[in-house]
Amino acid sequence: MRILADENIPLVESFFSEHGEIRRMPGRSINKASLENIEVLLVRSVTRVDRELLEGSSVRFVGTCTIGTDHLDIDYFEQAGIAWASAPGCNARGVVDYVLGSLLALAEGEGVELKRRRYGVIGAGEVGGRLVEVLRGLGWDVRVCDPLRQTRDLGEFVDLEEIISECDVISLHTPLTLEGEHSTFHLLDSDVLQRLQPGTWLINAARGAVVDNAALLELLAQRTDIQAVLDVWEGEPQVDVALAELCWIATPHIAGYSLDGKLRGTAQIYQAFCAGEGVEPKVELVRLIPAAPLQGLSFDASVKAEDLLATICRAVYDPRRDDAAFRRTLSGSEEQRRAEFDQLRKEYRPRREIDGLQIHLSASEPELERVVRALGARLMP
Ligand SMILES: NC(=O)c1ccc[n+]([C@@H]2O[C@H](COP(=O)([O-])OP(=O)(O)OC[C@H]3O[C@@H](n4cnc5c(N)ncnc54)[C@H](O)[C@@H]3O)[C@@H](O)[C@H]2O)c1
Ligand SMILES: O=C(O)[C@H](O)[C@H](O)COP(=O)(O)O
Repeated sequence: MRILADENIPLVESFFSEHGEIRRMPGRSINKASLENIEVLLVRSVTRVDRELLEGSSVRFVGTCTIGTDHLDIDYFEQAGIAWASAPGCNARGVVDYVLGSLLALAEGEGVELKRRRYGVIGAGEVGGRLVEVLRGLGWDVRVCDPLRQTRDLGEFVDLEEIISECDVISLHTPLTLEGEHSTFHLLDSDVLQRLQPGTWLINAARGAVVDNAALLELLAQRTDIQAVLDVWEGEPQVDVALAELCWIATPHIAGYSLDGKLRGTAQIYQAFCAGEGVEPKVELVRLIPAAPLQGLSFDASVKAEDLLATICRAVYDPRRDDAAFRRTLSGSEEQRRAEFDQLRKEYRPRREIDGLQIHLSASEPELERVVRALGARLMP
C-alpha cells in the first residue's frame, strides 16, 4: 500500500509503516501528480481534498489529523465511496489553553479582573464545551450560543443576539460552514461587529472566515475600546498585516498546536484507518508520547486564587510568545510572510497541556482547589 502524508503530521512512520510505504511532502504542494499510485492520503488543514484532486486517483482513504473538516469535500468522498476520517477533539485542550492565556494577557494589559467579565462562547462542541466547563468551573458568568445543539440537546443556550448585546468577552468555536440555516461564514459580519458592546474582547481560534476580516479591521481602526485575539485568518497563509497589527494577540493558526493534540490527531486517524481495514491497531499512543518537561507545581496555600490561575496557565503556555514571534514576520514581503506563517507552524516547539500538570497545595484551601479542578489539573495530596 502506498501512503502519502503531509510532512507536518508527527509519528506517521511509527503508526503506519507496517501498512505500507510512506512518502512525505508539504501539505500545500500535494497535487494530482503526487497522488500517483497512492491509496492512503493523510493531510492537515492546508490541503484542499476534493473531486478535482482525487478524481482518477487510486486514493481510497483520506485521513485529516485535524478537528476541522472544511478543507474536505465530504459529499464527494461519500459519492465516490472514498473512506475518510477526521480527529474530533484531538487538539481541543490546546485551544482552551490558548484562550486562557489570551484572557490572562488581556486582563493584565487592560487592568481588568477576569471574574468580573461576562463570557459568550459561540459553538459548544469539543473546544467550546470544554472552555465553558473551565470558565464555569472558575465560577465565571458564561452564556453559550449553539443553535444546532439547542435543537438537539435542550439546555441553557442563548441566541447570537444575546451574546452580542450581553457579553463582554466573545470566543468563537464553530466550524466554518458555507451552507444551511446556521452557516458560519461571516457569522460576525460588519453589522454584528458594529453592535459589539463597549470594551468587548473578541477571540477567534475557529476559522478565519467566521469573522469578516475586512469589517473587523475597519472596526478596530475606529473603536480602540474593542480588543481582538486572532489565531485564524481569512486567506491563510496570507494575513492582513494591518489587522494583525491592531490585534492584542495575533498568531499563525497554532491555538491547537499542543504536542499532545497533534499526536492524538495522528493516533485517531490510525485507529480509524485500522477499523476501516478490519485490522487490530497495534501501536499505542501512550507508548510514544514523551514525558512533559514540567510535571508539576507546588504552591503555598497563601497564594491568591488569581495568581494561582495565571501561574499554572502560563507555566504551560503563554500565547504572548507566539504573538511576538508572529509579529516579527509582519514586516517582510508578501511572499516572505506567507513562507514564515508556514515556517512558524512547521518548527513549532513541543507545547504541553494544562490538564497534564500535577498541583500541590501546602494546605487545603477550597477556593484554590476549585481553580486547580476547573483547569483540569491534578490536585496532589
Ligand atoms: N485554531 C486552531 O488551532 C483550531 C484547533 C481546533 C479546532 N479549530 C476549529 O474550531 C472548530 C470547532 O472545533 P470543535 O472541536 O469544538 O468542533 P465541534 O464540531 O465539536 O463543535 C462545533 C460546535 O459548533 C456548533 N455550531 C455550528 N454552527 C454554529 C453556529 N452557527 N452558531 C453557533 N454554534 C454553531 C456545533 O453545533 C458544534 O456544537 C473546528 O471546526 C475548527 O475549525 C481550530
Ligand atoms: O482543525 C484543527 O484541528 C486545527 O485548526 C488545525 O489542525 C490546525 O493545524 P493544521 O492542520 O493547519 O496544521
